Amino acid sequence: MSTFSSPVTVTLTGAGGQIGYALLFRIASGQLLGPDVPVRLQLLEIPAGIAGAEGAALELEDGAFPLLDSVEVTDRAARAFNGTQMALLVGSRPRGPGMERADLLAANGAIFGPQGAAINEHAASDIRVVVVGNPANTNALIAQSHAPDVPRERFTALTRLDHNRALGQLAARLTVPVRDIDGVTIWGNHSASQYPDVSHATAGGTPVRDLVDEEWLTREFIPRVANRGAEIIEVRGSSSVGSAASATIDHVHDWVNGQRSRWTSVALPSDGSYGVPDGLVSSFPAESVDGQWRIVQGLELDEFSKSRIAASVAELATEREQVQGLGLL
Ligand SMILES: NC(=O)c1ccc[n+]([C@@H]2O[C@H](COP(=O)([O-])OP(=O)(O)OC[C@H]3O[C@@H](n4cnc5c(N)ncnc54)[C@H](O)[C@@H]3O)[C@@H](O)[C@H]2O)c1
Ligand SMILES: O=C(O)C[C@H](O)C(=O)O
Repeated sequence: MSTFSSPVTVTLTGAGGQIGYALLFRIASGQLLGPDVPVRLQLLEIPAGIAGAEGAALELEDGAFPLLDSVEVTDRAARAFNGTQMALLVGSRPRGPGMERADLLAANGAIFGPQGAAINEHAASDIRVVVVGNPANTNALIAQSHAPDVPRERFTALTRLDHNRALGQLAARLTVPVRDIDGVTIWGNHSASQYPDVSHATAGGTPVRDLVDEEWLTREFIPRVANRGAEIIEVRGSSSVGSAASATIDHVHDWVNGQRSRWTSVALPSDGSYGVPDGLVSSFPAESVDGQWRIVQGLELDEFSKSRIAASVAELATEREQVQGLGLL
């Protein structure tokens, strides 16, 4: 059930870009928050992207969406985040072929401090934030660290795309529908170091580990999911758009309305769970309870899982040091 009284103010940054365009029409049609929740859209772009956002706003008008109360396009963060309750931070540069997401740290990191500060100053008290722009985990950390008055767990980063990719790979391998699969977790960073974990996953109620061999899991499944972003860039020539927008919709929809599965994967500031250092924005198994993400506790981890999680968390700690060195925290 939605936790909002309507209409809800939603801010989208990078609204003139690719993911922005894929998101806007799904937000306007009620897929983000629910089929009965009217939305006010506030679109933030840099001057170079304003025309794209304005064009999309014209098309939104032409869509005559019953749930869309208003659309405002601006290049001023104070205006875009004014009174916002849901902020989708997409605006930033995507990587190209041969780049790792961490290569974007300096270029994109600088965007998220000022946006975090603007959220702190102007957003509504129930603000929730999802960072999509890469490197998403550390950008979320930067934004969160500039918003001292906002409870830190309201800042999340998107690993739902990785989660969905894992579901897709398992469904294909087991020739079952995606809806039959449950209990998958993405741990750590939205990067090649992430750990897609099926230790607790089931397909139609049967443990996935009884249905696939270890060799396939370690040599094909894990690397395929972890490197899927690069695979998409190689095949289509630019980074994922439709699947990224879809995962963003899933993330916010489930945050507000509750997830359909036992849990899903969300990157959020660690409270020390599973040995992840406090404050690092790391992906965990999470369930939405009364509109708040809670890390699922008590899952048993074998030595392989522990070492894979530790490796990805070590990368997050290095990224934190790097952005500290750049003066972004
Ligand atoms: N977390 C994920 O799963 C995931 C998946 C796919 C893409 N991404 C990331 O999402 C980001 C956007 O991808 P895209 O394909 O839409 O790129 P894009 O280049 O098509 O669009 C980005 C838009 O952001 C705008 N922008 C840049 N700086 C801004 C700022 N300070 N404020 C507001 N807007 C700003 C640009 O003008 C542009 O219109 C990239 O960083 C990409 O790597 C993340
Ligand atoms: O891989 C990228 O650079 C884009 C995105 O993070 C993805 O996972 O597709």
